[in-house]
Amino acid sequence: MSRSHDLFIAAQKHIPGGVNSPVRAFKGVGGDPVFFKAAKGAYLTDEDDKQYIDYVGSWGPAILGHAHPDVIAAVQRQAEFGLTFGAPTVMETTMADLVCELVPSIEMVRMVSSGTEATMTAIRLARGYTGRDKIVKFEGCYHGHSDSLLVKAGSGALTLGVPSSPGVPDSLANHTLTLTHNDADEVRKVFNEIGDQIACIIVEPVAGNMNCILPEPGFLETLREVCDEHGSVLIFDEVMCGFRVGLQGAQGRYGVQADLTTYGKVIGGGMPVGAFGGKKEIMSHIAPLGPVYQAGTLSGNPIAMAAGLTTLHMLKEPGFFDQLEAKTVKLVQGLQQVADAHSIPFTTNHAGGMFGFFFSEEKSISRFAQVAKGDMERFKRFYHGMLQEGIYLAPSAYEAGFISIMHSDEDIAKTIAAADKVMASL
Ligand SMILES: Cc1ncc(COP(=O)(O)O)c(C=O)c1O
Ligand SMILES: N[C@H](C=O)CCC(=O)O
Repeated sequence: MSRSHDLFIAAQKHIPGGVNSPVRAFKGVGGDPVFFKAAKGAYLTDEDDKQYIDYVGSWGPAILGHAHPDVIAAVQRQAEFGLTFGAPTVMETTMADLVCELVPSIEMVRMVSSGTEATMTAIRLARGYTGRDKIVKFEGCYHGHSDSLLVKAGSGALTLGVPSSPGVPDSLANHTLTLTHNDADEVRKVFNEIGDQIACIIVEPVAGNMNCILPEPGFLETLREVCDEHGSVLIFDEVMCGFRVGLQGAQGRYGVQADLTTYGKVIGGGMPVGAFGGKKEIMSHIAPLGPVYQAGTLSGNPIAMAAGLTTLHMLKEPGFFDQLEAKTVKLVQGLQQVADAHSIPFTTNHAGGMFGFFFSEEKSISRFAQVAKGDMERFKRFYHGMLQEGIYLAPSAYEAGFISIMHSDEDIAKTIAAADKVMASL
């Protein structure tokens, strides 16, 4: 028996389900979650001292690998000056200036403490700005756990089979229209009928909470068009794909600009951070400039700003994203080759440092319904085989994978060799 097994039993006494976020409980793959005690570069070390090559990266933030020396030094330096002031700091302005410099659609930005806060506030802002209540989201996208957005959600909600959570009043959920992701015709139809009642569309422009799903050509462009035609706000939830699929995130990669953009994960460099920003005209409605209220005791926390700024500066280095994407391509191509060699129906998606793989007969996967039809039992067997071989993947077929700049050719080769061994027994 592993130490993780004992620790998981102990954790369940006073923590609901033994975890502080449901997807960590391994319900998507069965068995006990692994308890980790250290993370460095591309590796995790568990409580039994076993080392893993990590493709979760704390669900996205660890783009520089874990505990990058420059990030740790910045955090340590800042900690000496104080952990939190609850008052303005220069670093918050530096962060806002940098985000506005990097992402052309953003003229103003507000820092918060999580992705959930960022999307929740962006929705409130869109409603306050337009004076409309209805919002459009897409099945399988996950935007954090605020009430309006926990309707047909992805990620852990999907893994647990509760995409629409009890506790969300019908009166609120009724304002959330959930459409089929990547179906531009359905979006047009709904907007033709009730576009003048819709405050906003929120979308993961590269979706990572129903595995990794890329936008079909024309889908994001259609969202932009209908929002322009009907005076609705287009929100790109780039909490996961922002500063992950490219320096300008999905909007840089696909050439479609959002009105509001939300961030989290990478922008905090491993500390608890979120942000939302966009057009000055809309952002001016946020308190204290405008009447839409939002606040946070730890918003713009100095330690988090230090970690985030150091990370973003490193992403600006020429060639960073080319290098990162080359690693992703090497990994997914290698996995595809071994699956083909074992005659296992398999396909992959990727963008920048994000990837997904599917045990599926379908050659190309771009819809949630296709993901849901994948061979989940084979995924589970593969998952546990890889875990045994020291490869840590996301413990659910509805989550994307993440690579870091610290993953070496050797790490990727080891991962592919492990997949070869595991697939031989699938
Ligand atoms: C696209 C997206 N939006 C929002 C969130 C919520 O962020 P957080 O978990 O930091 O609240 C997440 C991740 O959880 C996410 O992947
Ligand atoms: N898919 C989620 C975020 O991106 C996973 C993180 C969590 O819910 O704990």
